[in-house]
Amino acid sequence: MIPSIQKNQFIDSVIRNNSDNTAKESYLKDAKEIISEVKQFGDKAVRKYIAKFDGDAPTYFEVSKEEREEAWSKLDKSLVESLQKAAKNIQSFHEKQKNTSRMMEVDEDIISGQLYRPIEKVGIYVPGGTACYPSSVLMNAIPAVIAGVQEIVMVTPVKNGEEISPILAVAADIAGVTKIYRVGGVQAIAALAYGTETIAKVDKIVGPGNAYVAAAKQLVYGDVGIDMIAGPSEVAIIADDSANPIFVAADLIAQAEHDVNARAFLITTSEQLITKVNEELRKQCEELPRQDIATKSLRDKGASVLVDSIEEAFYIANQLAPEHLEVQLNDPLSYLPKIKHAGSVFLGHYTPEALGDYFAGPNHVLPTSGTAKFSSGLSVDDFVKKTTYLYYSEQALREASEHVVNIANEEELEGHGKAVLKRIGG
Ligand SMILES: NC(=O)c1ccc[n+]([C@@H]2O[C@H](COP(=O)([O-])OP(=O)(O)OC[C@H]3O[C@@H](n4cnc5c(N)ncnc54)[C@H](O)[C@@H]3O)[C@@H](O)[C@H]2O)c1
Ligand SMILES: N[C@H](CO)Cc1c[nH]c[nH+]1
Ligand SMILES: [Zn+2]
Repeated sequence: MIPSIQKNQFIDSVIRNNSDNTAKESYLKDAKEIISEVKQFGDKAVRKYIAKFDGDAPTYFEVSKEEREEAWSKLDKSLVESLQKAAKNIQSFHEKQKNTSRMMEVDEDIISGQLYRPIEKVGIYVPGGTACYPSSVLMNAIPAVIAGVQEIVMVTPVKNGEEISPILAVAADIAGVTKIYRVGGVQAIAALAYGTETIAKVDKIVGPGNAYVAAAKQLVYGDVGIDMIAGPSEVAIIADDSANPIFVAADLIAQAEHDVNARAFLITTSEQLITKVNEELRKQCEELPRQDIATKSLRDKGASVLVDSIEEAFYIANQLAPEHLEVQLNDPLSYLPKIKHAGSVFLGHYTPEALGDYFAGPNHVLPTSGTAKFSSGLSVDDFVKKTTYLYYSEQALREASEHVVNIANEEELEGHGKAVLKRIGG
């Protein structure tokens, strides 16, 4: 069910091609065209592209207060309870990430410090093309609320202008979302980045999405902030003979069912495990409602890689820098020092990624396509800016003046030196 790939070939083809440049170019090209039209024609272009990709455009983009209130009565109590429990775990994990402004007083003549200030307006993208993601509402909005963001605007696609799924509206209320717009895809990213007649521009856009959404975020970066490239999901599972093939297969499928472009990899020292996992994949896919998506993803984008040692498995995983890394080995905590690059790590035989996707606390908006080498999962830090500040007394400036002037002269920026000398009568 997943192709076996020789380790050297895996490194050459899969890892070197992590961001699949040809495909990326085509997503960027399509996204660029939509963005430029939304920039020029506002809501009219947003409607045009909703009609093209998602059917009839909704009469009003914004989800009304009444719709949001009604949504609560449409949901099963136990589902609301599960969402609230998940929200609580996510909140308590992210609360601990919060940094506060601090002063680093050097002495009474010199004061320096750092202010943490929330971003004012944030747009959160909640995917909705082929699945509904209330968990992504919580993961996006809760850290923003903790950071102190005042305006959290959520965008998500609906099919044929229909009402938003009640669970998304309830999740938005639980998490503290200010406004919801029934708009998704590239057109939603463009509307948030540049503003339209009905959708106000934000300062930063966060959240996961398909390859078009990821490309759109990349293109608007600079005009607005973005969190990271959080595209089609990935998992790499490192396992040996101690792993249960049923669990391994289930976790590969859990990733593959997201998207035909999702990537699920098994890196193992056990040839026998590969055989058993493939048998399991066949069995488990048969009962899966999204078996078409999962089997295509496993067949076209998945791989199993046989390695000589666990050391080698971690070497390959670090080169890959997967969004999710599962360590299905005994004594899993002892392997933490070996992990250099991964969005989020799941340790042991009883910690499926699905636990983190929905419930446990760490964020599920994570860097994909190898970008975990230089970026991190969504956190409270994504919603704050840091501003440094400085105070010098006259005496302190006098003592520093010689050094500042020396460096200014070397840079041939005499005006800089003068800005010091004028104050101390030099
Ligand atoms: N990395 C993460 O943290 C993370 C978390 C959750 C989900 N995900 C990923 O989010 C994605 C969700 O994808 P989805 O498609 O279900 O929903 P989505 O909301 O991301 O994308 C759907 C939208 O894509 C647009 N679109 C579709 N075809 C297009 C085309 N040919 N050209 C331009 N735009 C087009 C449409 O406007 C549609 O509304 C999956 O890939 C999943 O793996 C990632
Ligand atoms: N696996 C996704 C992150 O890549 C998160 C998610 C949401 N719902 C289910 N899974
Ligand atoms: Zn998932």
